[in-house]
Amino acid sequence: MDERSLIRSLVPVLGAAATADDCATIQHGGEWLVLSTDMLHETTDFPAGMTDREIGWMAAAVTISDIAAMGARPVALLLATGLDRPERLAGITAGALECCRAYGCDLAGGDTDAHTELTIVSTGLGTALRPVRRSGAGIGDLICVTGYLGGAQAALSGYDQFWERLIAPEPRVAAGLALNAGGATAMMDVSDGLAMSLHDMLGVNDCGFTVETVRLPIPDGVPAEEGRDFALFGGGDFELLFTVPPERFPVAGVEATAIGRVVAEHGVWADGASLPARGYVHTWTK
Ligand SMILES: Nc1ncnc2c1ncn2[C@@H]1O[C@H](COP(=O)(O)OP(=O)(O)OP(=O)(O)O)[C@@H](O)[C@H]1O
Ligand SMILES: Cc1ncc(C[n+]2csc(CCOP(=O)(O)O)c2C)c(N)n1
Ligand SMILES: [Mg+2]
Ligand SMILES: [Mg+2]
Ligand SMILES: [Mg+2]
Repeated sequence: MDERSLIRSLVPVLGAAATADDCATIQHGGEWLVLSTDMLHETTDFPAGMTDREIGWMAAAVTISDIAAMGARPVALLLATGLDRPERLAGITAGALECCRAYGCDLAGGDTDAHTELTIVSTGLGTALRPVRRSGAGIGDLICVTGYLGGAQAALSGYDQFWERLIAPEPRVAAGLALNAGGATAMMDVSDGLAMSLHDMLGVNDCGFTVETVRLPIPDGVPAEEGRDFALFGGGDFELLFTVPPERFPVAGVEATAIGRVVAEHGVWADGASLPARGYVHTWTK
């Protein structure tokens, strides 16, 4: 059993909207509230060697990234922390606060208890006049990504020069806001890798996605073939994946690369071959 199939089993219970986007969306007055929650565990999410401050930054950043992915402005964050040792709270909170401040977000509360494995749940609230959803891709749109992909996986694979990229994700808040204003038709972050994210987008669109791997922005100094593998299937890059009509690209102020096209046929292809839904996914052996 894996995370994706388990989440799909919720659709008949909760409705498709509950699992369709990086954030839940609630209309409130003349705007939308967007809400996201993320759970991180020491063994699966915090590579050995991270300081408590870095752990706090990462916990805040992954949630702020989901808010950025809706083209929304982060407003407030709650941090619930299950601590294996009480003295870790100060460092974790300092790191989370540093990240929140960097993105204009209030660290407004949380919860604290004791737990065998350090576990952090960060919950964030943002606002947008109109959120950008994962659905909404139009046939003929360009498929684009901000920044570059595969850096976090490169670090996990021993390219130490990408360590910061792995442990200190920088959510693309300004880019998300600019892409919302600039006409992005669909958007999400690529936390679980590009291939998995394209399949997530496929699940909520009638069209399909075709990318050319030579166009992928890969980590500098990594051999091209390995870099493309990291970019397609590695997780932990908090860049934005979006679609946009070609006449609206590039979007002013956003560093992004066009990597493919939205097509009529339903599926995901790389260089003409079907791209597997492989990436950073939690699994259960029983
Ligand atoms: N237990 C759950 N109950 C209700 N909705 C859920 C549950 N788990 C996940 N979802 C929803 O399913 C969708 C996919 O979740 P997922 O965790 O993959 O999104 P994400 O936060 O963008 O990714 P990541 O966990 O890599 O940050 C989201 O809309 C999320 O709100
Ligand atoms: C051992 C290790 N592998 C990968 C990463 C990068 N990483 C951080 S959060 C995340 C995805 C979202 O998490 P989730 O789907 O659990 O919300 C990923 C892939 C890491 N920090 N440590
Ligand atoms: Mg996300
Ligand atoms: Mg998330
Ligand atoms: Mg998740």
